[in-house]
Amino acid sequence: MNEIEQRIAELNKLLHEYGYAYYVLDKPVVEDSVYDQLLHELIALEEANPEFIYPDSPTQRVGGMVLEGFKKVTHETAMLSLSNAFNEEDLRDFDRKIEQAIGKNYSYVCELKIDGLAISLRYENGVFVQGATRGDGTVGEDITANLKTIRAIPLRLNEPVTLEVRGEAYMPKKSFEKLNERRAENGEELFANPRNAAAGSLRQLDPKIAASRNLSTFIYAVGGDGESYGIDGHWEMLKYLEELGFPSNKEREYCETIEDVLAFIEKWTEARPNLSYEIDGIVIKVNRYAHQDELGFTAKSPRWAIAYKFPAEEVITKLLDIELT
Ligand SMILES: NC(=O)c1c(N)nc(OC2CCCC2)nc1O[C@@H]1CCC[C@@H]1O
Repeated sequence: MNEIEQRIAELNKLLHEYGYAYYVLDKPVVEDSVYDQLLHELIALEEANPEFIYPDSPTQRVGGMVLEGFKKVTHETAMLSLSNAFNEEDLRDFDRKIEQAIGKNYSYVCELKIDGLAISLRYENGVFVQGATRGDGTVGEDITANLKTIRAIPLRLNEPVTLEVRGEAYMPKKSFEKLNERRAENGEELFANPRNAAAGSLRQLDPKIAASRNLSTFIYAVGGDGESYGIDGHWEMLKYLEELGFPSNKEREYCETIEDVLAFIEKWTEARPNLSYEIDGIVIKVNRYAHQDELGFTAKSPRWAIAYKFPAEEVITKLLDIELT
């Protein structure tokens, strides 16, 4: 390898490590200025030596082409939705039904329900090859070019595995506020909430626009059955996804009983405003895959999971108004 090729390899390695720490672990290891300086050095070296451009180089995240439209993608395994619970009684009903079906020795995983849009990412031998929206659960849109601009999405995994994962793409609250400030200054229509802003950004035909929207993601499942990875439940699966290099939400908890679930919900009802991203509820999943298989699915959602939804904001202000007047 000549010294230019060596420097390009070294810059790819450094920028991958720094980018992983910043965007996936949310724990920067260098100043932004250092990252930018190295990135510009890599851009210059790649321009002068295009034969040494790595497919997973950070410079390859923002494609040049503006698309005509989005291709349709049929998901290998359907992307399910979640049935909802709105209060403690709904949650205890959910728990009772599970106990009736599979007996007492089960536990839950509780996760924050990220208020973004569901995405599916496909990797072949560890390389990101295609990403799509959920669509109707069976057919979504190919938004690979836009998803590549999300720096939390690894272009190459730590293992050369071929798999499909699911997650939620979202826009952090601060990015949403700054975007709407800019749009107000330009007399443009404002986005109603971060979910719409994220969806609108990923529907852009020009990847440069998506790249400017500072989107992120949390990955929470593999497509297909988890057992085929030799993993016995969801809690282990989330750890495996992190080992592969995916960002997953760290606020999750392993809950032995429905009481623990209710305590988790209590905690995050309180702490929700302190999060840097919007959540619209809590997702509760039976942990063991063997139990999930026993419980199965309804037409559109699993019997082994439920989404507890926070009361909508306006309901709270109405209640407050009544009390205050
Ligand atoms: N929005 C989320 O944070 C979230 C989550 N943490 N976990 C799941 O689990 C899937 C897998 C089984 C059925 C739903 N789904 C989520 O969001 C879903 C995607 C489609 C509808 C819900 O928003």
